[in-house]
Amino acid sequence: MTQRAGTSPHAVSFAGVVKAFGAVRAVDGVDLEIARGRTVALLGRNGAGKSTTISLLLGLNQPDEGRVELFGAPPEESVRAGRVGAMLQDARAVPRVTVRELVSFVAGRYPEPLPVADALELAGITQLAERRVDRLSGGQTVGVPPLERSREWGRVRFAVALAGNPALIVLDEPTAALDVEARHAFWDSMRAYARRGHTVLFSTHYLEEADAHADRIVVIDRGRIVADGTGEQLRRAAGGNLVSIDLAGLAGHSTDGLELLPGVVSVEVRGRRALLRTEDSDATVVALARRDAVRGLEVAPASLDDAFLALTGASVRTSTPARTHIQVRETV
Ligand SMILES: Nc1ncnc2c1ncn2[C@@H]1O[C@H](COP(=O)(O)OP(=O)(O)OP(=O)(O)O)[C@@H](O)[C@H]1O
Repeated sequence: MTQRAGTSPHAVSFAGVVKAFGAVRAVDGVDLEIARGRTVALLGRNGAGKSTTISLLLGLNQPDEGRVELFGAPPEESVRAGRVGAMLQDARAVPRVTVRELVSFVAGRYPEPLPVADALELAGITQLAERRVDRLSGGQTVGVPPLERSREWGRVRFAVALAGNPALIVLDEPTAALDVEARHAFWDSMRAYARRGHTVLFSTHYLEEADAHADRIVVIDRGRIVADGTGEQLRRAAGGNLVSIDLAGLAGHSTDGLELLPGVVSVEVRGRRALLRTEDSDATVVALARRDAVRGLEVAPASLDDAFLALTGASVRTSTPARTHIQVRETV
């Protein structure tokens, strides 16, 4: 039941949400609750359903099934009440206004905005205040309109998102068009905003960003949440260790049957090596030794990358199907 607006302990709440475009179920039964004050990454590959989730969350799209609430109220109501700021992928610059004018205009639409100077400072663009937004510098990327690829424009969009001092800030792939240096600066700004007690939800397809900047990672694949937890929890849930051996040490260079060894979750061939993701590396190694298949044996902790591949089954040859739902729900 919808609570009185603004009183819910959850900034974001999805219950059984479905959104289809024709035959594509872009969001396919999502349940998600995000407590106030958390920084959460929505992690997924291209087309996983991140942007659709975000547009449902902001009330820009309506779900076919299920319910979305922000702060216990329908998204439109929370957006109207100034509780939400967003930085979307397809934002366009307004011609002939300065950065300060744009940020002031947006701030003026909110009941308790940040002082404009604070918004500019948090986004690291105080020095750009008097520049026209359609004359900000661009990068060199071929085929991308200059403003969309500009690191300065990226920061201006961030200032616009936080101008209203919203309790929740939603960032759709905020660093997609930024170079490495601009990325670092952006995350510093984002963390400064989060430290003020605000809730931050950002989407990304960069694992490292999710791991480094979010205290919770929600992995989405084909419209479904396939994992939810800290980076460490995802690593553990996807299988603790990687055991690798030389293919040349296997009878007939064949990996047949390795997937049946104790602890093994998946088997992959990379070049001349067989990689076994395992939940019990000791048992796996003992079993390999019994088969006399330990040539070049190495044991290493699974990386978040490995966890992600295991969770989404992305372009990895696994001899057992990747598990489709690993539950690592944290207490929120
Ligand atoms: N308006 C639309 N009409 C038809 N199909 C759509 C529409 N919006 C999204 N889709 C489809 O829904 C699926 C999820 O798309 P979505 O944009 O939400 O993914 P994403 O994770 O944000 O991807 P990206 O990282 O590329 O932005 C994709 O298969 C996409 O083609």
